[in-house]
Amino acid sequence: MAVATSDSILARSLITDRRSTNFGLKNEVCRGKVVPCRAGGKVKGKGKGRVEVKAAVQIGGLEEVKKAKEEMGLDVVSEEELREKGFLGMRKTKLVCTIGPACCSPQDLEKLALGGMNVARLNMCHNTRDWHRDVIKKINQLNEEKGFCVSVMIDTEGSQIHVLDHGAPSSVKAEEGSTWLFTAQKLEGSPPFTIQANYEGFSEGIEVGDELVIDGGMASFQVIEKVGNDLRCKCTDSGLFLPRAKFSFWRNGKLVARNSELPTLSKKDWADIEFGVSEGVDFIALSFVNDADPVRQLKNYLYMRSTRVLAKVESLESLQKLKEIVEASDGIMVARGDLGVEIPYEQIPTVQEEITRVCREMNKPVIVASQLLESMVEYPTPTRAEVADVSEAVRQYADALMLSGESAIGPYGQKALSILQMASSRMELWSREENRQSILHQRRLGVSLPDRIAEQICNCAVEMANNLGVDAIFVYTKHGQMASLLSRNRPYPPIFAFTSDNGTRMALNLQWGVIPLLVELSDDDMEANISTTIELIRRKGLLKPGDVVMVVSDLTPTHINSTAFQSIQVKTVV
Ligand SMILES: Nc1ncnc2c1ncn2[C@@H]1O[C@H](COP(=O)(O)OP(=O)(O)O)[C@@H](O)[C@H]1O
Ligand SMILES: C=C(OP(=O)(O)O)C(=O)O
Ligand SMILES: [K+]
Ligand SMILES: [Mg+2]
Repeated sequence: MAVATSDSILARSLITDRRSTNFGLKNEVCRGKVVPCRAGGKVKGKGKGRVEVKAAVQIGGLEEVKKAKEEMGLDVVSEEELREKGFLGMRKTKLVCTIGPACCSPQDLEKLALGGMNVARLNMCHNTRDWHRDVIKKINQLNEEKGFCVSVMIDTEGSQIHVLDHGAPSSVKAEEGSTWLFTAQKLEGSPPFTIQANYEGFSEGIEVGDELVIDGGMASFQVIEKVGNDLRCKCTDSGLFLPRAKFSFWRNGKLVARNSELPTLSKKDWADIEFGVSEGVDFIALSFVNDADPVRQLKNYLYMRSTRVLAKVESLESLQKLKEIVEASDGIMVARGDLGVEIPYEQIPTVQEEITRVCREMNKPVIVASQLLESMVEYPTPTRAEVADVSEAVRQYADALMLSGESAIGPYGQKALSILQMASSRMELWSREENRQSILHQRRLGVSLPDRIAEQICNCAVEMANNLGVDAIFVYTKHGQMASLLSRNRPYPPIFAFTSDNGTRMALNLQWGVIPLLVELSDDDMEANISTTIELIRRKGLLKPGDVVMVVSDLTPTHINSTAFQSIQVKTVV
């Protein structure tokens, strides 16, 4: 163990602490001996006792960082937030906005970006590919020309049994006691009391007496007769058929498991995926994933690309196979809209809490989606219950929150975004004051020694960063793994993740507390990387003398003579 210190007490205390990990480890393991290394200044110590750790920020004699790269480094929104609120005031919870007709102009997109949108979501259920292409182009322009860092996600249509949208009146009312025919046969016009389903096999396995529920409770029917594949049903609870209304069937109070015969990835979905890949999108969210197979299939298809695959949990089957799905994917969306159709909606709160916990433990980002501020599709203020729902997702440490119709079609999208922003900052502050981070349980993830070292370094670094009250954590990452392992511990200070891979940068946009920066990094000179990046932030006037930065690095050797370098260093800016 090598320790950078001017205080031998620290070094000795590390020797006596058998649990201490690779602290400043430079591939030299020295048991029971203190081997002095570099010299240095002082770091103010807050938290548990004062420690003096080497401050080795060398500002002079650095290579000039290219102007263009410097500007690319930190996005304009994070920079502004940092100037205004300081390191600790930076928002940790990420925000996803669904883009639709109400917010697709360059001006509206820019306002959303300024308002803190980290990821723009395009729902391939709606609109044309040309429309989506145009939105992607505008977002790329904002990133390139105005210094934003907004990632793009496409969300597949997936396969689901729903009412066919034949352009007739947007909603039809069903009165209690009325009788309706549900059919998959092609209809001429819109015959009264007849509803067309999109899928021939919609009534397979359904029996007389079963209950047919529309949109998770909007209206209910009882099956009174089966005529071939058609179902004659009596309305038992009146309500509306909205466009593309969804079906679920119930027997003796239990959901009749279905949908599984439909492919998760339809022909249209593959075409949309191909479109997304050719447009260079950062995330593909897969609708109606029932097991890990389609996720693996898509990941194989994307082999060697940086596009990340998110699985949407929105069916009963996906809950039964949650762990294998989380394991196979790069992240999860708790798609509460359809989930509330497929399971009784009173189960959503506990299921959401469970999914967010599993994802954090398995180190996968998780988005909580749908109806967060639903009333704002129409009204300029949220209900207090909606604000409480948003805050609850933040308290559960979800990585990201998502707007759907609130931004896509609502007139108050920017305001809805600012409410997510304020509510999450508020709850993050409360969680910090209540020290809630300390009760997070961290399951062991890594199997191989290098993986376990990385994991332990990140766990310990966060504990230390919190105890010392450092201002920021700096991490250097190729594929985002170290940044993600730090984020998993939900630290108090923000994590500045430096990467030279743009795909990694855009993917890290979804992770709790991570500010991804694109910079050129050396493969084998970590000290140069550290001083270059500290200088980059300092030169922007964002780091002041006396600020304390924790630097976490994990450099894998690129050639035979270079050594692996894993370390936690605490540096005071001089
Ligand atoms: N690209 C788009 N073009 C037109 N309308 C859209 C688009 N994206 C979303 N919308 C509208 O916003 C609503 C909410 O979006 P979302 O939750 O993604 O879809 P859905 O309601 O189909 O699950 C949709 O019902 C649709 O009316
Ligand atoms: C996000 C969801 O999916 P979509 O909007 O595509 O139906 C959902 O069902 O909550
Ligand atoms: K979708
Ligand atoms: Mg859905």
